[in-house]
Amino acid sequence: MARRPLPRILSNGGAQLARSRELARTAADSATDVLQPLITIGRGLRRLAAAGRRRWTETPKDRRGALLFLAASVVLVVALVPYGPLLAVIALMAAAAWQGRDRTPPEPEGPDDSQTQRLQSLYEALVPYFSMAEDPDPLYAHGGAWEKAFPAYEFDDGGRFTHLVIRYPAYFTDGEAGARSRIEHLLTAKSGRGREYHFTWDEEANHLSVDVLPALPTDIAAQRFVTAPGETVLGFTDPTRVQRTLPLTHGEERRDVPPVVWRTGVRSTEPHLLVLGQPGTGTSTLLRSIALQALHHGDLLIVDGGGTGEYACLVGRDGVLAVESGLTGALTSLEWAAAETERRLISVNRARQEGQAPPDDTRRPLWVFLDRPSAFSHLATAEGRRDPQSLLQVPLRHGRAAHVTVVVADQLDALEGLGDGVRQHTRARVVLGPATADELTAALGAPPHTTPVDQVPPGRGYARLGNGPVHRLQVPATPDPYDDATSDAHRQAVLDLLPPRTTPADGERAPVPPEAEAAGEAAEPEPVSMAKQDPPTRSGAEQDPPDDSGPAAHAPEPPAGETTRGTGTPEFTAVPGAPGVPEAAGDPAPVEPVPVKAAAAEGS
Ligand SMILES: Nc1ncnc2c1ncn2[C@@H]1O[C@H](COP(=O)(O)OP(=O)(O)OP(=O)(O)O)[C@@H](O)[C@H]1O
Repeated sequence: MARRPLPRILSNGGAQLARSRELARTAADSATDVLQPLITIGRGLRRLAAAGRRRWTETPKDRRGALLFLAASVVLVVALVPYGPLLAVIALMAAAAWQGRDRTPPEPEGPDDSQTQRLQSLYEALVPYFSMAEDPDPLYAHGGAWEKAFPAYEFDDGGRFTHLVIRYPAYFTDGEAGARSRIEHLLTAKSGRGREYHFTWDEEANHLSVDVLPALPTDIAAQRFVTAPGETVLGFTDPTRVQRTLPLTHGEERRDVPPVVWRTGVRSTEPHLLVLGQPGTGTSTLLRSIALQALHHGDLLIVDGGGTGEYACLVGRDGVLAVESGLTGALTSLEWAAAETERRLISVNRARQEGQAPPDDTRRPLWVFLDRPSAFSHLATAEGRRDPQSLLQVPLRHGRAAHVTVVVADQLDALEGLGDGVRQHTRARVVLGPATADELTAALGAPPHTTPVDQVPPGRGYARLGNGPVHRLQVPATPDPYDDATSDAHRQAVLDLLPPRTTPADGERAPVPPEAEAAGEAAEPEPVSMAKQDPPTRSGAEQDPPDDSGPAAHAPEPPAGETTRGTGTPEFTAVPGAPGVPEAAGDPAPVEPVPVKAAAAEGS
């Protein structure tokens, strides 16, 4: 990931501060070197003075007079002897220098007994992998010396190594993934599970470096990240793989942390995201974090198959078009999203043909969040209705050109069950929670360069953007503010990021799907597209107490459906007969295919 400059106010201030700090540190180091003898003598004088004071206090009071007399006599003799004062000063300085010398015992060279034992056993374990019967001078042999094989090592206080360089023979097949992973697996098992190791294979030098990775910070709360429009922070990672850092606030403290930034929009090569993870690993939290960032520049539509009301805090907020948790609402909303994508494409294409800039109503990003689509698929099959995933085809295929971004989250084992469209077009991938190397490879398309661990905190996982490297990832804590278990600080952090609630405008109503429009069912005579119609009823906002702001003027409005209020129970049902809302729970008619012109616009 290329280094991107921070806003000048932050980057200049930070760089200047760092330069001054570096300068001060260098000056202090040089001064310490030059003044070292003086420092030693000063320390010695202090120690001599302390010894003198101790001697004085230990002397019984009746003998202090004699001691004083003895000291005065010595001073007198020194004063009278030729060169006496000079010799006395030299003797005092010599005594002070001797007393002031650094007495910390030198670090023991080499490993201690237990460390030697560890290295020897690791060496023995590697013998079968790194030796060959025909090798006349084997580097690895049973009972051999580990010193030549491990040129560098570091241990932690617990006696486990934190850094190890391993030499291996040139004939070891380090180019084969299988051979590498066998060694990595062995080293992980022998060096202590529960830690995450990073392996660097230097094929030219026949060296393998093993480093223990420190845990990623789990205390970063949701906040306004310093990013450009179109950039979304998925989480935070190791400094080794990312050159950019983000300035973050952590209570009073400010620190710079390397982020995993996902770019969306027209120029993005991975315009849609798929998040996978076992239950409870933080997939909904990541979606909430992305949604809060997306709301700064766009509108969003949330379809929650989990039905646990985890997006209730977003209901009725400015820019949130709908939060749907029922199948009917999901189908209607996604149908609207598909039609809106088409409308934007047609509009953009028409403007291009006329040599105009794309119209404003096609430029505001639209985000479609679909949490647990597999739950809806199951329900739809049981009810004989259309799978909501099929409605994502148009936004996924053509969303990039239309500023429509799709984010899908599901459980790790549901990957195979996801539709082809979702799997093909979500080139940004995140896997959260424990996962085997094979599962990670299947989900991300490449294995991570570290060893996955069994126990990870919520929000920990891996991310891969397109064909880029696999990053370790820690999602910022963005909990549901309505959850009782949420801490006050985290709740407040999320509440601070939420836009104000909006009040639905008078006369709002559900939009008209294209097929209904074609059949002349629409109340409006000429609804070109949903965004061009009168705004429909804003789901959820209906029930929210009118708060502090007016209706969103910019946003196209999706249809009303079944909308959660945090309980997972559908509370509102679209008014039967309202345009765009099926009369019964029947399967909505399919979305019309994208016109050829519109499809062409995507490629341009
Ligand atoms: N990045 C994070 N930092 C701190 N806590 C987190 C993080 N992500 C998730 N959690 C906590 O873990 C718990 C589960 O999170 P979440 O509901 O997002 O998981 P999930 O994968 O969506 O699970 P489910 O599918 O069962 O809803 C919550 O209590 C949440 O606060």
